[in-house]
Amino acid sequence: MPGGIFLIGPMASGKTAVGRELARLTGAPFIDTDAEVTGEHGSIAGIFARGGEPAFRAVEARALRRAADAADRTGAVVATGGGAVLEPANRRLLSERFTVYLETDLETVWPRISGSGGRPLLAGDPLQRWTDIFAAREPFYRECSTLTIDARAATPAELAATIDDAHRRRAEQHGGTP
Ligand SMILES: Nc1ncnc2c1ncn2[C@@H]1O[C@H](COP(=O)(O)OP(=O)(O)OP(=O)(O)O)[C@@H](O)[C@H]1O
Ligand SMILES: O=C(O)C1=C[C@@H](O)[C@@H](O)[C@H](O)C1
Ligand SMILES: [Mg+2]
Repeated sequence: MPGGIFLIGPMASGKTAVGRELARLTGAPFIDTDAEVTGEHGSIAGIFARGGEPAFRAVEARALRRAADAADRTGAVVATGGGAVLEPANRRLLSERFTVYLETDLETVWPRISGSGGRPLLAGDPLQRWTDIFAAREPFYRECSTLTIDARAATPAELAATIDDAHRRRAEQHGGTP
């Protein structure tokens, strides 16, 4: 299996927060594809305003491809965007790698999204939007993941430790490579 650890899951499930902790714990580099995209193209809201969701998905797919190439070399931890699983090429890439689905629910994310600045897809009615988007994507999160963890009742540091343990166990079972 190629290198790195990839985090997937719905908006505000904790991909960025857990990924940062996991990189700190393991000493691996951390790549957040949303941050890569905004570093290159400006705010997510601005990309959506200029070119709609397709424009964002195109630059996101390129950022994920680059992150995967870097992770092959460095073992980086990669936090994806919540909608990365929408693109078939991204799903193939994630399915071939050590990909962790951060499973959560509306009750857990609600306090994190109710203000919801910066996430154009939640504009209007964040509760209903999150629920509808999650229902549509959940099968993709399952399809792409090597491991699913319950991300609801633990801190990002605790979740990072759980993922690190599982990743190490898998490497042991596969003779040194996950
Ligand atoms: N396990 C957790 N416990 C408490 N707070 C958390 C936890 N995970 C994340 N948070 C907080 O919830 C908010 C959203 O988390 P984060 O940005 O990591 O989500 P995300 O999955 O990366 O979302 P997006 O798909 O929009 O990038 C942040 O303020 C973060 O600190
Ligand atoms: O779930 C989504 O579609 C998104 C999640 C965020 O991480 C960003 O990638 C963007 O706001 C879109
Ligand atoms: Mg994030």
